[in-house]
Amino acid sequence: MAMLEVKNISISFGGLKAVNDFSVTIEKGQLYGLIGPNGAGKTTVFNLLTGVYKPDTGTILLDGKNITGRSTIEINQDGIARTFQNIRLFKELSVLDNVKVGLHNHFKYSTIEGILRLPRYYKVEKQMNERAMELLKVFELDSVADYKASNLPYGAQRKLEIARALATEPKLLLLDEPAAGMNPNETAELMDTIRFVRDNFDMTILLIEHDMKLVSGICEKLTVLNFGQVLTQGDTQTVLNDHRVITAYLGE
Ligand SMILES: Nc1ncnc2c1ncn2[C@@H]1O[C@H](COP(=O)(O)OP(=O)(O)OP(=O)(O)O)[C@@H](O)[C@H]1O
Repeated sequence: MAMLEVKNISISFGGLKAVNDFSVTIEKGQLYGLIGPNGAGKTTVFNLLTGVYKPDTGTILLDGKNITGRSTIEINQDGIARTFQNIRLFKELSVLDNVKVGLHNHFKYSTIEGILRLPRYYKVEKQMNERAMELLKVFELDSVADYKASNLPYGAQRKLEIARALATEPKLLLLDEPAAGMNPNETAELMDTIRFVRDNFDMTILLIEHDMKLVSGICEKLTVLNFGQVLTQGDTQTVLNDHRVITAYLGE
């Protein structure tokens, strides 16, 4: 069974069909890219997958479960986590606390236990600290666990966002332009991180990206969107050599 099966979803804003009859199938463990020119509808697809928008038509199945029309919180609990084009960390919180925010899906104590600092509160907090530190180690951020998130360099903030998304223990990770604003060294390191996450967390990853070096370097399959519609989809090299894709990018 596919990890994600999207069938014919569409959404309009006023007269504009931002996403029109979009379908995609992503297998478990795949590293999949969604590309296309500016304004093609890529972020709107992410917003449909994560429940920010509800599709006018079509269905979305995650690991066989129909999640169409569910809320963002429900879909996160069902197993989709995302990062954003513009980094959205809790800038005033520590690096550690940013990851702990993501852990709250799986580690719970009641409000009363928290307010009264009952034994269970300390036990759960300890478990969360340990799990958060484990994740930070994976991303080589454990040594800066106490830093304010806003004090990290840009590349490290992106890694932290991915760590926080993974803390929710998703089945599917969506990355929206993870290399945006990165220099070539940071991008190369990010490519290693993404591969590492897929291999070591057994993760299925769908990413939006304009950086073709990253796309051709790590994505196994691609879907190209153009004016809200699928232009073509398939193996990365085949898609990137398709003259329609080249034309769409050059705007001829
Ligand atoms: N909430 C909204 N209301 C009205 N129009 C919207 C809304 N969200 C997106 N759009 C429009 O839908 C189209 C697709 O936008 P989207 O942001 O999904 O494109 P994109 O492929 O992610 O672009 P980019 O690569 O520039 O980030 C655009 O024309 C955009 O203006």
